[in-house]
Amino acid sequence: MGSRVFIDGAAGTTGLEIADRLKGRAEFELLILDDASRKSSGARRDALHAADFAILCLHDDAAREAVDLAQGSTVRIIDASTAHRVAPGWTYGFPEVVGRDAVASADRVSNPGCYSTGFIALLAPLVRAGLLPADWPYTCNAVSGFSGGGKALIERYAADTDIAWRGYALALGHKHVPEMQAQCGLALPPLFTPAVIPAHRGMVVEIPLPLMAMPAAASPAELRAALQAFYSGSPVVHVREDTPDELLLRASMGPSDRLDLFVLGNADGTQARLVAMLDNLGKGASGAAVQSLNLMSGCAETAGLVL
Ligand SMILES: NC(=O)C1=CN([C@@H]2O[C@H](COP(=O)(O)OP(=O)(O)OC[C@H]3O[C@@H](n4cnc5c(N)ncnc54)[C@H](OP(=O)(O)O)[C@@H]3O)[C@@H](O)[C@H]2O)C=CC1
Ligand SMILES: CC(=O)N[C@@H](CCC(=O)OP(=O)(O)O)C(=O)O
Repeated sequence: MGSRVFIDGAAGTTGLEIADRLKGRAEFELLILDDASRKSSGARRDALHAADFAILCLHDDAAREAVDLAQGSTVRIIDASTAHRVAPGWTYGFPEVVGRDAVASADRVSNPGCYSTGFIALLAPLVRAGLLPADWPYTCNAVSGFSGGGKALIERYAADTDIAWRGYALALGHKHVPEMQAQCGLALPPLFTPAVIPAHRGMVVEIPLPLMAMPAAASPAELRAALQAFYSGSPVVHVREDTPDELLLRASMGPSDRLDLFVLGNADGTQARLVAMLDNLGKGASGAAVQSLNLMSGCAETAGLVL
């Protein structure tokens, strides 16, 4: 029999996509509560204590409750919520950035936020290598498909098909900022401006770089080469060599666990745009959780992923 995996919140947007990626895999036996018991603390406690792994696909309060309910068990937890992203004792579930061994051996893994995945993938290796300053006030502009807001935002977009663009987090306090700052080792919190577009899934995360004004900044070509070396051989993260005239996000895109990174520079190398494209429900959520589960359970890292 395979490892028992409890998906807490299996009826939600992230939970359903994780179940899709795990179904048919002989290495795992899925524990999923039925509709009548899926919110019962007693049933969830029993499942957490019976499982080898639990993936929490819940809002923050319910995720914290699940961690409390798991006390005294041996279950190893992957939390997709924001609740433990910068919490002591939790490993940040971004194996390419924190190291595969760190994730593989962890008992408490916090799945990265979707926007944070793009931001950290672009910036953390470059700041770490000293090619971009840690004490710069970075900005980050991003758009997400509406599934990023879970069932509530999906229902809102179904009811109102006239929304062409929805800016939010207008008070600049988005919940992903602390993990972005922590994982990139930044002295200052980035100024983050997310928005939602009328597409079910898909995400673009961009960091504009005024290189001419930045102390000790490398050229766009050096930045691209450094990212290519850092992610060399990764089946998930692809640093693109091409510098296209346009980048398109298709409203019809299907599930994908890939992450594509671009370094776009002007002719004299004094300005650059770092751009990440991903599926908020893929490498931004469910694909990342399955990748960490694979590592923690000793399976091939990309088994079940859509690449
Ligand atoms: N959607 C995305 O792109 C991403 C989501 N995440 C994170 O993943 C987590 C889940 O998000 P998402 O799937 O979008 O949200 P959804 O709202 O789609 O799903 C949440 C699920 O949790 C259920 N639920 C609520 N309260 C409880 C409870 N006390 N016990 C058990 N189940 C409960 C809900 O049931 P009901 O609807 O019946 O109340 C729902 O099925 C969140 O923390 C989110 O921030 C992370 C990255 C990306
Ligand atoms: C479009 C949209 O609303 N997106 C969500 C983030 C989705 C995500 O990454 O969720 P967690 O960080 O909670 O895991 C938001 O901005 O709050």
